[in-house]
Amino acid sequence: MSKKYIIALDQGTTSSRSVLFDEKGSQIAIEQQEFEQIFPKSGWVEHDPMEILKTQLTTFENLIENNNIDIHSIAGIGITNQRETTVVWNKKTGVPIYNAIVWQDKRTAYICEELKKKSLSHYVKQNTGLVIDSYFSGTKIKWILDHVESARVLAENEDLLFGTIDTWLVWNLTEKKVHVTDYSNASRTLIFNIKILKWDDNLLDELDIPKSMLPEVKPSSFHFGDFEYNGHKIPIGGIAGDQQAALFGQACFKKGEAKNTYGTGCFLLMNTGKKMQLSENGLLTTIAWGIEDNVYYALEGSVFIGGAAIQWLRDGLQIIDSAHETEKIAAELTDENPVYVVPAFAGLGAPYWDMYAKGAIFGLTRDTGKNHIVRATLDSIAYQSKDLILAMEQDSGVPLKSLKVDGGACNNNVLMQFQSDILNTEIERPKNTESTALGVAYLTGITIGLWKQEDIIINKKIERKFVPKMDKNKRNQLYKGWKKAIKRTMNWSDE
Ligand SMILES: Nc1ncnc2c1ncn2[C@@H]1O[C@H](COP(=O)(O)OP(=O)(O)O)[C@@H](O)[C@H]1O
Ligand SMILES: O=P(O)(O)OC[C@H](O)CO
Repeated sequence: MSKKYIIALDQGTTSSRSVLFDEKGSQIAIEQQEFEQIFPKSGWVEHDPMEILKTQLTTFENLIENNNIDIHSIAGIGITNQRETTVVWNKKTGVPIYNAIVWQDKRTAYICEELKKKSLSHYVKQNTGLVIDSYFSGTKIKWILDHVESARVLAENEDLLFGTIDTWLVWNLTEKKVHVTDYSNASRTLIFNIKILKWDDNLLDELDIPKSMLPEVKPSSFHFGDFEYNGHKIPIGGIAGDQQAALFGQACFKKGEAKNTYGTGCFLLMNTGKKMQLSENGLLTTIAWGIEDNVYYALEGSVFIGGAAIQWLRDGLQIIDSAHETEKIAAELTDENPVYVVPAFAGLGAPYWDMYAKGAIFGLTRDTGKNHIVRATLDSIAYQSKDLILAMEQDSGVPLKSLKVDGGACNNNVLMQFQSDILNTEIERPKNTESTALGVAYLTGITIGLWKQEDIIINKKIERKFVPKMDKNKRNQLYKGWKKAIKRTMNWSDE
């Protein structure tokens, strides 16, 4: 029998990747391309949807060519993506009417204030599981319709389509122009009712978004359409938002199991089973995935700036040449670094939800050097993750026994040791830290009958465990300093 492969298209915030998996679920090869981050104004973040499509297709083609893959041996492709990022395009021309507005973008804070003034916070939480914040797609769609010339007229004529990045990719990859998304992505839009699994008419009215723009919502493991490539039809068998895909790839199938992904941001998700549980501690309720007729929910804590703070050290401050260097620099300093960096460059996400916080550095003295700033920036990733885990423990009522990690920055051993120390919890790092791609590959494999959900548990291998070594007093004292620093960054901007 000829070999069968699954390819995961992983469209992230800073790069597009294509990842090749064999029939045992082992990762064979990966191709990656970064693309431009566009910052037109302070607090605005955009991507060019055409560049996203181009880099995604190029990595797919490179993967096939560089590994001499016979196109017939590709059994299916899955799509996983940066979530919330919003594209609106003209369905007649296929051209976006504006750049993609990225999840980190803060321009719609004023629309959120209007929604809050109308006392919609309770309704939003009960029906979408979210908080009113510029993070989510709904207010971004409204902004595009309100600000792009002729957008409202085009929308009234039913000429416009909205999509998160998964939707944009599928529409472009399928000859039939399939306009679709999955439950996990829809649950990040602020306009999807996660109780009844339908677009929410009340919120669409409030935001003045016509229903004709919206994609059909399907389970995450589903035959969405076919990618027509060089005359061959490859089934698109899975779609999931990248954080939910990582939860699946980490085999967090049981209620109470959680993972934290250390990418551009940090995203802690805990499976809460088929029951929708609302947070009392600033976390979000989201759809983890849909398989056949079942929908599973998760609690989520999202930190906007995680690994992105390391990129800031490299590209903004220019005090390091590469992210990897931070491990060596941090190892040479004690973890009693008195400096705190709060990277609130895009406000603060969970559990604070402050669109007006700004980044700050605290504790500088005459002997502070650039290495202290590097170490403090790395530490901030662990402190922010601790904030999320404490909120999650309060909501679930049980302490987290061990934390599963993945994403680019989890390869930093000093960061993982500090995370274990500051949490006082064991950390499990899998052999394959590309859990996002793996998760959607499995969702795809399930659709086409290549795998079962149990195979994921069997195939999972732990590469390393980190156990806490820090004493209690030091841990408490360090974390107290962090909370003080957070307090001082909150509500900084009054725009
Ligand atoms: N060794 C490292 N130490 C600290 N941060 C790292 C390291 N390697 C990568 N990163 C950070 O992790 C992020 C990349 O992780 P990745 O999972 O690829 O992100 P994304 O999917 O969000 O684009 C970057 O922001 C980078 O700065
Ligand atoms: O692209 P990532 O991996 O940083 O993920 C972004 C998240 O999906 C935003 O919610």
